[in-house]
Amino acid sequence: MGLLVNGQWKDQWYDTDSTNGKFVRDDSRFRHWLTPNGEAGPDGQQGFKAEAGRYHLYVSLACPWAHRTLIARHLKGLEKLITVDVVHPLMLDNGWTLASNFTGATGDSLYQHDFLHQVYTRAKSDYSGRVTVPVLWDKKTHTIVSNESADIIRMFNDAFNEFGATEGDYYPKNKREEIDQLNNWIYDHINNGVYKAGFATTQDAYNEAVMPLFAALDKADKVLSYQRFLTGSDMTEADIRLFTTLIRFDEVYHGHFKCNIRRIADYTHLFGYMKDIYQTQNIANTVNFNHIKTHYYASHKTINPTGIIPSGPQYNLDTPHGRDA
Ligand SMILES: N[C@@H](CCC(=O)N[C@@H](CS)C(=O)NCC(=O)O)C(=O)O
Repeated sequence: MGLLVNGQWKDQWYDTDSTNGKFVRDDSRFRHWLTPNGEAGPDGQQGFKAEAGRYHLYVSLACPWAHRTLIARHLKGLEKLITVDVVHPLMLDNGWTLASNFTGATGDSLYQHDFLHQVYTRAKSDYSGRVTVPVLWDKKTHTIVSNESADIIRMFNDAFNEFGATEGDYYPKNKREEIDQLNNWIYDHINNGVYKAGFATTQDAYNEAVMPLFAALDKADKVLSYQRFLTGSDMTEADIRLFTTLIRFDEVYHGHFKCNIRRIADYTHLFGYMKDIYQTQNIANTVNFNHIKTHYYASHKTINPTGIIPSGPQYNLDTPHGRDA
């Protein structure tokens, strides 16, 4: 675990000393937009033009943020248009590595780099900041378009519609306000909430994160007791974003991140909802529990010094979810 400082790799764990033991996530630094014709994106700057085969994703199958982009790529049928490399699940002294000696890890098919930080310095030689996945890469200009999953899934939603992307709008105009509100709330309390609990280094910081996390899960369970998805009968990006945390919850957050007041399996509606999404259009194929468990339990040595990976839980996520009723 480390970061780049003026293009130089520095091995260091998250600094929680200056924040009273609280984990504070850095903002993503590359926030450009991929648009149908290269017109400006929401940031107001010149966009990158959507083209078949031009863009590439670097992902970790363990990472909930990167997982969102794989689901969006899959649901929109962009597999033929956007290539993917998968990092090794262990993130140790050199950060994410592009080694292929683990099932499902691919190495770097573009530049044969050993480490993801080399991809960042290829884009910006004096880059300072964290080296995170996902990365949306432009093979034509050899640079990073974006390293922010929330933006990437939105680009995938509509940038490639003229290139034969699968129909489906996960950010429909009439629901944008509602989705934005849900996203903010889910990000703060749930997606990032598990990290705030898990990476806390004081009891107070942990308590401050874990209570709102479970209050938010309770609330989501209630909402899902009367409708199939968060905004009604159709899946939107808010559901994709919640799903990638839920699917990791009982496997890693419950034990490793000490989020153990309840399991997702204890929630009637959330558990069925999670299975519903898992079973939708082969989303199950984007879920890799081996990468997920190996990454968290064996990379975070400050939390789990032995690196032992627990064997449970052993759920069958293919059983009927009953949500269509
Ligand atoms: N805001 C980013 C967060 C991405 C992120 O934090 N990814 C984690 C993996 S789950 C990472 O690469 N962490 C490495 C680090 O923080 O050094 C996004 O949603 O894309």
